[in-house]
Amino acid sequence: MKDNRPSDGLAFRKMHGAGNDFVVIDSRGRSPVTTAALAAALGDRHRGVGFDQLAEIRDAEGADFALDFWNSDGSRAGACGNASRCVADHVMAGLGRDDVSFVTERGTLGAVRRADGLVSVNMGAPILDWQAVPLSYEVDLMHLPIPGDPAAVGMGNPHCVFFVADAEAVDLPKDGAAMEHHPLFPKATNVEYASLTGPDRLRMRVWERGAGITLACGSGACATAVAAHLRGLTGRHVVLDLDGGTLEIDWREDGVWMTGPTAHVFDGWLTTDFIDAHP
Ligand SMILES: N[C@@H](CCC[C@H](N)C(=O)O)C(=O)O
Repeated sequence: MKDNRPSDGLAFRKMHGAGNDFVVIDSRGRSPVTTAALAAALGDRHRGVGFDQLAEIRDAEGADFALDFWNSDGSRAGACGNASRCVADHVMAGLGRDDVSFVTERGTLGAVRRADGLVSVNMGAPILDWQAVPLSYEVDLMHLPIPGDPAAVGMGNPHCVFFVADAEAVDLPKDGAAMEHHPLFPKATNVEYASLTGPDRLRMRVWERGAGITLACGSGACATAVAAHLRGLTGRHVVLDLDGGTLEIDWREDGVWMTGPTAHVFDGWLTTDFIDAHP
């Protein structure tokens, strides 16, 4: 096939993990390019490429790479589990290895490719301190003073987890959007609705901060599993069925491991004009 790429511009990779979709920009070896304006313009599903999150790979000292995350509205995200798994898959393939370490706002994390081809990421220890989630004031994190009795868990980003009888019945556009900017969460929050469907199995739907409804949220699945265990609903190893697929969470001594599928959808090329128009 003829290569129609212009001589200038920027390559990107479109990936998804359980339907949580990403644009990945690899800036190793050069200066990072992503601005809030570029992320918001690229994240527009009509006038840009469209994604739930943008992940930019940077060089790192003492790790294989560093990762920065943006939501589709141009805001920054401190963590993104599914993008971490997708990027780890891409970097592991390039290095010819089955493990990588990478630096995020949370510090250094690790990922491995399992024998079954699924990619696992260690998302680190859950944050169970109200100031670090962050919340606006001290409360019992497992029982927030909010109708519906949700729990709060930080995974490098804030999560508000509701345990409901039937996650399918939740009015996600209305309830999720209303909760995202609840005053208890000074930096807004991701919102999960989960129902127990079997022993150590949950059905979960998510409204993401800065992105709205997504088909899956890895850090949200971790937060939900942690809250489910701390509220006595499950063990530490939980399977979650999300709109876009299944994720497996294992809360171990060394952190919360999240395992699932990754997919490379296509490669694209951003024009210099598009990049320059969004400084
Ligand atoms: N989809 C992600 C989480 C994305 C970050 C979030 N919207 C935020 O603002 O914190 C995941 O897989 O973890």
